[in-house]
Amino acid sequence: MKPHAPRKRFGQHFLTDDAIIDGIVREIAPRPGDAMVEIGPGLAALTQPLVERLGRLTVVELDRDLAARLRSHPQLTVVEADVLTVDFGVLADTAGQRLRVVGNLPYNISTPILFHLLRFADRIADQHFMLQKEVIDRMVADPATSDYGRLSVMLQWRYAMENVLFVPPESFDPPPRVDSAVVRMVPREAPAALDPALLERLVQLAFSQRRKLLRNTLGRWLDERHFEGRFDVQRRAEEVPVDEYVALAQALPSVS
Ligand SMILES: C[S@@+](CC[C@H](N)C(=O)[O-])C[C@H]1O[C@@H](n2cnc3c(N)ncnc32)[C@H](O)[C@@H]1O
Repeated sequence: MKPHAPRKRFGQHFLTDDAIIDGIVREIAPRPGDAMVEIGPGLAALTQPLVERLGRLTVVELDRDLAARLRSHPQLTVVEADVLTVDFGVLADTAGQRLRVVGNLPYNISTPILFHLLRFADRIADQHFMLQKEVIDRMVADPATSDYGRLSVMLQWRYAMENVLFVPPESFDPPPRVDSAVVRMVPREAPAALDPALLERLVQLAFSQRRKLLRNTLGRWLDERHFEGRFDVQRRAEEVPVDEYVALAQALPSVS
């Protein structure tokens, strides 16, 4: 088979380090019968050891040439599509169980992929993703740190997350310009009576000018919603813990 020339526009950095591949597979801990979906299988560096353990695996690949190669593998179900258009609810219905989602994600669209999957969190058992380490630092950040922001709040309310593996650039071909890491994300039970769209709007506004006090970024918006509860707006967005944002969104009338 002709060697595949990596395509930059698809964020293609292929894993070549066997020790790292083993480490990622160990963290995922695939078991036969798991309903697993891999995003961006590429040249099958993770796909091969995963499917050996699982027996069956669904993969979502946008690159037509790579999808064609993968189709020759009888144990794979290949979905040739942009993952941002994939309905993971339908995949879960087909599997008849909650999904385990994994992937060495294309870094140029990693945040949109995380937000896309957020909608299907109740159909997902867990997620393991390779991402830029800097993005994972922001995902798992604590309040009152410079990494704490919109991404931290919007993911922490819905997932328990941990950084499980550091991955240096030389583990890939071609090497990316940044350090990478693997994050484990396990959906939490959704808090009652929470409109995610409202939480998203609130958090976006709060962090729109992170150096300003919330009085300036949120004050009028809260008044317009006739909010009369307790919420200290004499703070900066980065000082407010996730559960306070959730409680505030729960106390407001829904936007939909
Ligand atoms: C960083 S590479 C990882 C490849 C392989 N899993 C590995 O670890 O060596 C990202 C993969 O995602 C694929 N990809 C890029 N954009 C995509 C999208 N929107 N939907 C699905 N797959 C995509 C790329 O073609 C590539 O195979």
